[in-house]
Order: sequence, then structure tokens, then C-alpha cells
Amino acid sequence: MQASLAARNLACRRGDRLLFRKFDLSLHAGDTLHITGANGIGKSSLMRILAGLLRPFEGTVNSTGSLALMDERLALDPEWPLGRSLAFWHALDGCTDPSDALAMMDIEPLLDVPVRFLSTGQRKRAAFARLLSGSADNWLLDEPFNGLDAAARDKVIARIRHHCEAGGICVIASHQDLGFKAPTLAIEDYAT
Ligand SMILES: Nc1ncnc2c1ncn2[C@@H]1O[C@H](COP(=O)(O)OP(=O)(O)OP(=O)(O)O)[C@@H](O)[C@H]1O
Repeated sequence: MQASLAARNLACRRGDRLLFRKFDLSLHAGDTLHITGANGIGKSSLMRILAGLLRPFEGTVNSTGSLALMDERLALDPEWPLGRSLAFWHALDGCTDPSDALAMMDIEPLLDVPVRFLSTGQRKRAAFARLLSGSADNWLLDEPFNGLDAAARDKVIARIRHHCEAGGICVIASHQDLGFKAPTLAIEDYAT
């Protein structure tokens, strides 16, 4: 894998509020990082900046390797059956055999269900199935455990560990305890 992710002197402004400033990070192959902070502090905004989806007010982001952001926005057509929606992304992501990821997240029984009928946890499992069947080097996971039951959560943690042991990077934004050890960065330390 080609993973690396660095941010320098980031500042984030939302509306007329400067949320944080002077935020730096430097991650290399194998690193996991837990971004912590209270509701509304700017975790999701930071993740979108790192993903290149939101322009920082100041500062720069540099990465090598491919990047995947998983957040509350499912990016699956709500009217399509889940299987068809996932197949759309598998084709774009160049995934020829998603069966392992679908089985791991217990998705097969849901493939005929329209996305709009999925429960919160089922949606999250579908999002993980897409992530796991892709080949991104840098994973940006925004509140990845919301809605997951204990069994699904354990599987996801095992896959995060596996991803990083294989040389990937995983940044997890969450106000919750992760349930496993990871270096932490508190956004409060950069709040204005
Ligand atoms: N498009 C926007 N325009 C203006 N303000 C916004 C916009 N999006 C988010 N905000 C504000 O930016 C702040 C940070 O939001 P963000 O979603 O990044 O926080 P968060 O730390 O992820 O919160 P939570 O833990 O509740 O998910 C919030 O006060 C939010 O209302």
C-alpha cells in the first residue's frame, strides 16, 4: 500500500465560526488515529477536509494512495435494492468479487431490500461492505460504530486492525470510546 496522510496548519471555518486552527497531523503506513471531541466541535468537518471534500480556511492536506471516506451520508440510491446500489459502486471501485465483504457484514439477506427500508445498523453494515470490498489505502471513518451491534462492531474492529497491519491508514472520528487502543488527537486542543 501507498498510504500516507499529512495535514499542516489546518483551520476550518463553518458559516461565520472558526471551529479550529493550527491543526497538524502526520500519518504513515500502519497508523491508526482517533479524532475525539464533543458534538459540534468539528470532527466531521475535519474528515471532509482530509477527504478533499471541504476546502480548509487555511492550511494544506497531502496524501499518497487512495482514500475512502465513510460517514453518515450513505451514497446509495434509496430507491434501488441494496444489491443493485452496491453493484454500482463495485463497478466504479473496480471490485470484481465483493462476496467476502458481503458475507462478513451479513449483507446477503438484504440484497433485495430497497435501501430506504434498511435500518440504521443495516445501512452502516452496507457502508462497511462497500469500504471492505474497495481497495482504498487511507480510511477516513466518521462515527463508524454508530448503529452497529456488538458482533458487527467486533468484525469491523478486526478489519481495521488488519487494514493497518497491512500498511493502510485509518483515521476514526468519534466522540465515543473506541474499545481498542489507538493514539488520540483532541479537536478541543485546536478550538478557537
Ligand atoms: N454547511 C455548514 N454551514 C455552516 N455551519 C455548519 C455547516 N456544517 C456544519 N456546520 C457547523 O459546524 C460545526 C461542526 O460540525 P461538525 O459536523 O463538523 O461537528 P462534529 O464534531 O462532527 O459533531 P458531532 O459529534 O455532533 O457529529 C457545527 O456547529 C455545525 O452546526
